[in-house]
Amino acid sequence: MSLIIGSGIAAFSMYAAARWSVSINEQKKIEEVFRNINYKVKDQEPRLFKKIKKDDYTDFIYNVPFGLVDDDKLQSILTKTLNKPIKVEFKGKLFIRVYNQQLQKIYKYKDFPATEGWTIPVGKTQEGMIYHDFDKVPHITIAGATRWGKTVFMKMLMTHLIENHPDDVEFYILDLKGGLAFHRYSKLKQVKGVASNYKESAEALKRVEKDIKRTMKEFKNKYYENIVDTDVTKRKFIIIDEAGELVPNKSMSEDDQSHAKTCQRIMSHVVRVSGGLGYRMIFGTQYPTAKIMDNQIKANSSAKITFKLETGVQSKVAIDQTGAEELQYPGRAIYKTTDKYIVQTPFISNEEMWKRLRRFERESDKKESTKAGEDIIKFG
Ligand SMILES: Nc1ncnc2c1ncn2[C@@H]1O[C@H](COP(=O)(O)OP(=O)(O)OP(=O)(O)O)[C@@H](O)[C@H]1O
Repeated sequence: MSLIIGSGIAAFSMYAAARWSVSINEQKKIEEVFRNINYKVKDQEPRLFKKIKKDDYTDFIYNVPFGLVDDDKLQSILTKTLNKPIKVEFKGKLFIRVYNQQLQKIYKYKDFPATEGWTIPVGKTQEGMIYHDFDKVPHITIAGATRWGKTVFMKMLMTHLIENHPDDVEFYILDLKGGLAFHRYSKLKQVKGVASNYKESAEALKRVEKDIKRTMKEFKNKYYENIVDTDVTKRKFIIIDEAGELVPNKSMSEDDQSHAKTCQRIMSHVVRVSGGLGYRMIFGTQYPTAKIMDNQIKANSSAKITFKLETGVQSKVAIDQTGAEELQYPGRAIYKTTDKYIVQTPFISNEEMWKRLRRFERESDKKESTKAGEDIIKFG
C-alpha cells in the first residue's frame, strides 16, 4: 500500500516538476522577447509580479514601467515564439496567459446548446463557449478573406435564430455573390426575400426602410423607446453578403450605380436608427476598406467577427488592430466587442442546415406545378 502511495507521490512530483520547468522555460522566453523587441522604457524592463498556474493555462503577470502600455506585436510574437495559444491583456499590469492546448480546428454546430433570448453561439474559446446577444449589440460586422468562413458563419447564425425563434425572426438577405449561397433559403417562411442583384437589393432595402418608418410610428404611439423593454417578440435581420459590391463604381451601369447608392444610404440609416426598433444588421465583407466599412457602419456595429484577412492594414480597418492576418484555420476568428476573443466558430454543412430548416419551407414552395399541370415536390 505504502509502495503504491509512494509511487503515486513520485509520479505526481515528476509531473509537477515537468510542468514547473516548462513554465520557467516559458518565462525565460517571454523575457527574452521583451529584450529582443525592446519592450522597455530606457533600461527599465517589465518585472514578473506573479505567476499563476492552472490546469489549462499559466498566467504571467508583469509590472511594467510607467509609460509602457499594450503593444499589438506582443501577442503575435509570443504566440509564434512559444508555439502556444496566448492572450495578452493590459490592465494596469501586463497579463500574459499561456494556454497548454491548441483549439481544435472544428467544432460542430450540433454540439452548441440552444440558447436563451436573441443570442447565437460565436464559437469556442480556450475558456469555453462564447455567445453574442443581439438584444445587447444589435449590429455586427463579419469580415474575412474569401474561403475562411464568413458564409458558413452567416448560415449558422440563421439556422440558430430560426430554430430558436421560428415564429418571431425575419430575414432580408442581400446575396450579392449572385444569390448562390442563400437562394435555397428563400423558401423558408422566415425569409422575406433574397436579393441577388443591385436592383433587387435596392428594392429589398426600400421595403426595410418603409417597415422601419411604420415601426417607428407604432413605437411613438405606444411610447416605446427600445424593443428590449417591450413585449414585442419579433426581430428582423438584414444580412449583407458581400457589402463590397454595394460601393458604386464606374464599371457599373448608371442604373446599378444609382441602386448601389440607395443601398448605401439605407444601410447607413438602418444602423443609425433601427437597433432599438428591433432591426439587426449583419454586414459581411471580404474587403474591409474605409470606403466599404464606412464610419457609420463601424461606429454602430460594436461587435465585430473577423476571419483571416490578407493584411494587417485590413485588420486595422476591421477591428482597429492587427491580428486577423495571423489567423491560421478556416472558421478561426477574432470576436471583438469591448473585449477580444480568439474563437473557433461553429461549423454547419449545407446539408445539415437544410435538414434542420426544411420543415419551415412555405407550403406554396413545397409543391411546384409542372407545365403538364401535375404537382411535384421540390427537393432542396
Ligand atoms: N467554422 C468552421 N470550422 C471549420 N471549417 C470551416 C468553418 N467555416 C468554414 N470552414 C471551411 O472553410 C470553407 C469556406 O467557408 P465559407 O464558404 O464560409 O467562406 P467565405 O469566406 O464565405 O468564402 P466566400 O467569400 O468565397 O464565399 C468551408 O467550405 C469549410 O470547409
